Amino acid sequence: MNGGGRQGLRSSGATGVHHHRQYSDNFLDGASTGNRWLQSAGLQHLQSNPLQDYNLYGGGAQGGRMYRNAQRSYNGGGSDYYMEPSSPPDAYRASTHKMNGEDSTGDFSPGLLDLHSFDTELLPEMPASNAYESSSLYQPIRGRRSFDDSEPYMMGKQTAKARAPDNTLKSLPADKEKSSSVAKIKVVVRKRPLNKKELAKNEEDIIETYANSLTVHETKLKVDLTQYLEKHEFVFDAVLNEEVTNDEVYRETVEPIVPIIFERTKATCFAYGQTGSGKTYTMKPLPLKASRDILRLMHHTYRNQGFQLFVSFFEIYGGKLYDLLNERKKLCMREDGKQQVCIVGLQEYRVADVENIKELIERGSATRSTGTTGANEESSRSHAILQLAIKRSVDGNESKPPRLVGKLSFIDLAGSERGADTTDNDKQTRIEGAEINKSLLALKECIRALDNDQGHIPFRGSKLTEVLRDSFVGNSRTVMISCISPSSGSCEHTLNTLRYADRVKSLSKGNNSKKDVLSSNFNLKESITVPLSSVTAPAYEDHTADAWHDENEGDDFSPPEEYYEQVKPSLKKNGRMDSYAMTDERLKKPSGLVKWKDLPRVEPKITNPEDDLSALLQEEEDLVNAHRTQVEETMNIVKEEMNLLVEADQPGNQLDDYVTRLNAILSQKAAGILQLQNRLAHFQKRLKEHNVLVSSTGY
Ligand SMILES: Nc1ncnc2c1ncn2[C@@H]1O[C@H](COP(=O)(O)OP(=O)(O)OP(=O)(O)O)[C@@H](O)[C@H]1O
Repeated sequence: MNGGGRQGLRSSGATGVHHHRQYSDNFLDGASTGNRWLQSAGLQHLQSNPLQDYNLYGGGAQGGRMYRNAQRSYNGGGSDYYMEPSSPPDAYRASTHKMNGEDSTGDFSPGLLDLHSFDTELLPEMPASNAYESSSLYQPIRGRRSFDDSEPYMMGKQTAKARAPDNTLKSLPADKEKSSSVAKIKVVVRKRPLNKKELAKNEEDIIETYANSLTVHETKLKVDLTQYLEKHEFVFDAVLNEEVTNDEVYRETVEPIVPIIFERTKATCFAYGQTGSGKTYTMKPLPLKASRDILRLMHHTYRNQGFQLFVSFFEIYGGKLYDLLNERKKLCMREDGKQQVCIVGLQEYRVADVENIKELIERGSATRSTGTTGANEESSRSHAILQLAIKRSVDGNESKPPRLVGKLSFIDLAGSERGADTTDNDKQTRIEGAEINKSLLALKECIRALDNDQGHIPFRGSKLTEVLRDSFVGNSRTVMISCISPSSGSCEHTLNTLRYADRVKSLSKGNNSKKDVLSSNFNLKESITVPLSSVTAPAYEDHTADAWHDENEGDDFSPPEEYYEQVKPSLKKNGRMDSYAMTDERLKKPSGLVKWKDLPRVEPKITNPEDDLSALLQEEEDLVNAHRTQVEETMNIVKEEMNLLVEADQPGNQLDDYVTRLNAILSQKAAGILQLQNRLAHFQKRLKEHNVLVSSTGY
């Protein structure tokens, strides 16, 4: 372990404590609410010192910044290639009629009709530089650097993932059955190789990858200064190691989604991770590869069916929108009477040729990264959103504006650690940090609500989620690519990224099955400490053969009505959480906020007094396990959300939304735990009938 890295970790911890104290009032208030809530759920034994717990998660502001500075200087320009931005073709403003072909009938309020006259501009089709030929799509473009080009990197020792043959053609079936089996949420982790700077500093690769899982080996110091290793194990839908190419990343993530875009699906693929972890490197090639496949489908499977492809590219910086294909022109966002989000003035290009798309992507990327003097600084403080929209003319009539069929959004998020920049000396940096934090939190909330099929998606939580609103409703798909650095110096940020990804994954509906509860438990629990001297490659058991969650899996069983919980979190004016107690009066009919399907699924197997005793015992054990998982997840949520709350507590930030959501989450979890406790009590009563000594749940 590199001495400097260790030092950085230690100093970061100290800074973290100091920083947290500044917010102790709010935090303690929130924590005591958490404790009250735990009491009400019968979990008082889990109450803990909030500051102590918080330090486990939130330390590292200063150390993190020191490391980031090193990363920034390494990143340099950050852009793989650079082209002088050329002016876009003159905007073609068709009549005051709706221009972007959004799928709506136009019965808006008078004010909104006005809005639509300035709606997304539909530009004339760009001249195709060469006619479409399917074979040319996979040939390298001469005279240009390919998207996959990168600086030579040192490869780790791990075995590369088996490289699949280039099966793009084969994997684009019009087969609807296959398309509909695409998971609603997929969480993939990509580990980049150690870079030259990290190697020069003798930083170690602390990430071990397996099929669908990975282990983070964190070096820690005991009070007597002896080192020991703490292992953190995570399981995801896919783990891509440093030898996996961008082509393989595409095949694993976006390729399965492309065909269903033609079937009225809105899909979102986003990269999450700290600065320099490879988000841009990973995201940049994906839209081009997807456009190739979209054009291929348009010219073959959907030939002569009037489909058209449109590209737009914009960024969200400091809560404001800028058009990356129109010299960073400031944009504004409006909602129409049908709650459709319109980005007023955003230029959308109709494209029919891969070269044109590539040119647009390059232009937008260059505009993003050269927006201000600190090139990479800027890029990592903004969220870049590239959208590929498939539209279709109504009745094949090209004179009418085409209507939206499906959309694929690619989001290169700001560096996740930026959200922690709330202690920076520079006011602007602090405000930006809070804004980024808010949007990352809101994004997670939307994914959570989306996957739980909640009626209400909290898209208003941030500009980012507002913009993505139409991607969160209806038939949607989400792919999250978590990018991580392998280096020991990034351990803390890596663990934060993996925990965020784990939260997104464990919220997936498929995880409600018993098997997935165990696998989620595995993710959250497996922090094993071993002395540094005894470290060997861990034996790995594959828990995730079926980690792709089938959205049809996990049917919800019907609960007795009394288990539904109505939640009306009351908020004080100062945004703090009011006390929350679970009383019998609150056990009412469903409010829509708490859903039974969010609770872990435990099959009711035994229903008559002749039940086999061992099956009964097994069932009780399953319930205890499920109960434990719920409690642990809840504690994790409390810690994480409290952490985010404290970080976001900046002047000008509206914390009420956070608090409301946190209250809703806690209530939801409380309902789950209460229900499990009731079921446990029921089973324990039945076990007593068998004269079996029952264990308490106070493990
Ligand atoms: N898997 C990889 N293989 C080879 N090089 C990589 C890989 N991932 C990232 N890199 C390189 O690492 C550097 C940082 O990557 P990148 O700019 O994509 O990070 P980022 O997460 O987007 O950072 P920021 O948040 O600051 O924008 C780049 O030079 C990139 O080429």
